[in-house]
Amino acid sequence: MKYISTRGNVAPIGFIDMFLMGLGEDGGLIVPESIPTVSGKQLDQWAKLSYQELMFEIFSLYTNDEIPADDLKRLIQESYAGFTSPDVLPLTTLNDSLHVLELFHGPTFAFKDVALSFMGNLYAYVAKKQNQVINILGATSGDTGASAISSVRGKEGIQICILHPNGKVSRVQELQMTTVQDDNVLNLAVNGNFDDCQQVIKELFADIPFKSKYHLRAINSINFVRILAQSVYYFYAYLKLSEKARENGVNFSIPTGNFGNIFSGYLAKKMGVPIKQLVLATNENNILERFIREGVYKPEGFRSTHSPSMDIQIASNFERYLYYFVGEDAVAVTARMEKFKQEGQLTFTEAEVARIQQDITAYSVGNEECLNTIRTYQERYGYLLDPHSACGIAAYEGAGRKDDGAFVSLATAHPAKFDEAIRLIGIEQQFPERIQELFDKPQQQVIVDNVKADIVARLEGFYRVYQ
Ligand SMILES: N[C@@H](CCOP(=O)(O)O)C(=O)O
Repeated sequence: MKYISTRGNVAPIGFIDMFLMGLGEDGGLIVPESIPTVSGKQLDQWAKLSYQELMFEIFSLYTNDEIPADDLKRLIQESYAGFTSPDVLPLTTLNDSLHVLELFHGPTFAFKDVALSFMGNLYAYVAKKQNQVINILGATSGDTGASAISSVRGKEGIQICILHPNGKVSRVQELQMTTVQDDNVLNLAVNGNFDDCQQVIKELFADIPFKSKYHLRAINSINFVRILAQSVYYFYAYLKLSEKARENGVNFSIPTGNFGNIFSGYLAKKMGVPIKQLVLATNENNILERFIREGVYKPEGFRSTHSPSMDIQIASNFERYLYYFVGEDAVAVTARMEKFKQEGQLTFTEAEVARIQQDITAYSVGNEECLNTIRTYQERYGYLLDPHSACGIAAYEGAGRKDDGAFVSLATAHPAKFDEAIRLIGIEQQFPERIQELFDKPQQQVIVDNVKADIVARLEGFYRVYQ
């Protein structure tokens, strides 16, 4: 298995090189040269596997034996040892057709832990094996940053800098990042929004002399390993459902901001998981919904919502989807992405929109609808949703429910991370101890303006460099 770029100008590389490259050096996103498929028979055989065993099988299709099997198994075991549920990701059934896959039982109470707990260990493994210094650079709207920091804090040979939008993440998200005192962690709180943070890091990853000098590594979903690790839970959820539940097909409702969570589902489907519908749930920052419903991919005014992790306009993995949409034609992707850069928007024909809608259904959730969904599900099922997971459920209610198949709605975070929203509907929740204790810890962060040169100066003062 080799990996190439959606823009066609990266010579095929192996698994570890792909992991280390993160963003393609030609500015594209890395994808496998061809996606391996899994037969129905193979899937059936995987039904009895634990989450960790399943992940091992799926990763083995991609790693080219570059990581010896015993090492890969150990890395996976260690990555989920800190999850509080014995199932790693429990599947809760709410009614005959609706199941909630809880992805938030990891160290920072968000779905990002599923991939990043593993990626942190993988970076430490590569750092040791190849005697490399790893300088991680990431942008976050709240959850990725906390999870990435947690996965590498204090680890030998690794430095991590995370940019987050100052004042635009929840209080708990901010504390999870900024109360970490390890020397290998730098938090930059940027006076701007998430798109500003992501823009800066993408420019730095595309600046090859800078990237090489500092050996910059990615933890965001631009890194294909993130996508692959997230695709595992689609297999897992599908296999956990009973045959009866699966008889009319299985659909997923997926809160997504950077298009990574849903693209992982798209990958799982391409690999052979029999998924009927992928329903994309977004908030008032609805560029992805407009793309899918109207065929217009165009950022519009940024809005702060109750689900800040999805307050995103430009979605990284849009380009990966585009690549498959245009038939894996890197020239066509490059032309469209160039057009987007020049004109600030892309438009798709009616026939193309019809094709997109065969892949993905979209639904955007307003602030009021989000709160109403939390309230209704608390009253109806005694189940407290966080605002992002509520968007997923609202999309199931609004766009998916008509389907006669089963629905798996992804619960992407614990409600305690977003108490600001939960309080608005008059619910007082008890925080898990690991969250409660954050409020007594001192914070450490550097506030910077959204000026690339200032951010670069901070990075240069922080990262270790190769001699
Ligand atoms: N929602 C994310 C934004 C970054 O997305 P990623 O999937 O590319 O890491 C966050 O919480 O930071």
